[in-house]
Amino acid sequence: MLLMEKTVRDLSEDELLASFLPLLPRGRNTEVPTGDDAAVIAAPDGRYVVTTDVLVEDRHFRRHWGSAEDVGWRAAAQNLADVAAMGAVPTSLVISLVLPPQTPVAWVQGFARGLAQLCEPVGVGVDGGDLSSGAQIVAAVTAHGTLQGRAPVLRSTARPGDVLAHAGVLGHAAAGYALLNEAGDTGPETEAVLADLGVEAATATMFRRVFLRPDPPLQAGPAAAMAGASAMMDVSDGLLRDAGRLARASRSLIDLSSAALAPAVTALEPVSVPLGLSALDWVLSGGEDHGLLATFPPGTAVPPPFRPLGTVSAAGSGGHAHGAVLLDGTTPDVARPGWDHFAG
Ligand SMILES: Nc1ncnc2c1ncn2[C@@H]1O[C@H](COP(=O)(O)OP(=O)(O)O)[C@@H](O)[C@H]1O
Ligand SMILES: Cc1ncc(C[n+]2csc(CCOP(=O)(O)OP(=O)(O)O)c2C)c(N)n1
Ligand SMILES: [Mg+2]
Ligand SMILES: [Mg+2]
Ligand SMILES: [Mg+2]
Repeated sequence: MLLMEKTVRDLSEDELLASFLPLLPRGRNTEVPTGDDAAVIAAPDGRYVVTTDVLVEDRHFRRHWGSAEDVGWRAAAQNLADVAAMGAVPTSLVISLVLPPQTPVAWVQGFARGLAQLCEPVGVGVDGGDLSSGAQIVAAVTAHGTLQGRAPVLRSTARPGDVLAHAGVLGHAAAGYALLNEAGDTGPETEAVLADLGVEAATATMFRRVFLRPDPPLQAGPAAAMAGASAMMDVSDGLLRDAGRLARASRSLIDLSSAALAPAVTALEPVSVPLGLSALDWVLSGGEDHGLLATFPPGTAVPPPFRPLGTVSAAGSGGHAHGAVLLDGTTPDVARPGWDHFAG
């Protein structure tokens, strides 16, 4: 079938982007165009980063799974993570809200409080936005950040021999999502299902909270840049999917170490074992933790809280093309490598 005869559901996100990114206009001040976690724009006094991510009801969140404060927090977190992933410090948000006419005003106020709970402690303002009515709640957030005079850390500049490291949690949001699907958020029914499964209530609360309120290690982004990180991105769609994007952009491949992932797997077992699901799948393919994945040239001291997870190698090694992500040298056996809005 010809591309022009297809609909977006026939393509992956990456294929869809490739179909129209070359058609977009490029500004005179664009230093790093679309394709990374954030764009980098030249300004008379330096350069800044700008990025946007949208949250759609029933696609990214369900109203009955958490509070409006949780959705506001998440809307900010997802965007501030992209700013940090460039090595930048977030400064300002603008937010467009689409609200069904029957949305309680109290929900909108809760959303605003949730934004403030994450943004105020890190000095980020919500400095504008837009309103519309529509069929579902949609929050479209644009985040700005400053590089403080540093060069941005791109996805495309990892080199063979670099150490791959990660800051934040892996698979926790996926475990929280599985628990919400299985048992809901609160109430006697949730407690009964958890008791039946044999999942501790406090454990369930902890993982659900990471899904509802991801807490990206924002300071780790600039810290990685200052420590000499060669490439960086946040993990929104799953480790395999996003590491694959970094590897492809850098025309190299990534080899993850199962020994380095073992503590992350063990941490999820109090949920994965009762649910009969794979903790390793959550670590490899679960998205929405919004930790930072960075590469460091050999000999660089990996700055905490980053922990080494693997290495970058040259495309072609072991017969694998660039963009491949391996586990202990072989292709990992997972149902799907991560989230894609169109290709399931
Ligand atoms: N509608 C669009 N127009 C232009 N660029 C886009 C569009 N959607 C996504 N992109 C770009 O494609 C890249 C990948 O997007 P995405 O996977 O959403 O990144 P992230 O996970 O960091 O938010 C980003 O650089 C983003 O800016
Ligand atoms: C109701 C619901 N279903 C499914 C998910 C799982 N999910 C939705 S989007 C997504 C990936 C991350 O979101 P995306 O919009 O791709 O953010 P980006 O990669 O652009 O940062 C995941 C794992 C969810 N959060 N909520
Ligand atoms: Mg990102
Ligand atoms: Mg995005
Ligand atoms: Mg995504």
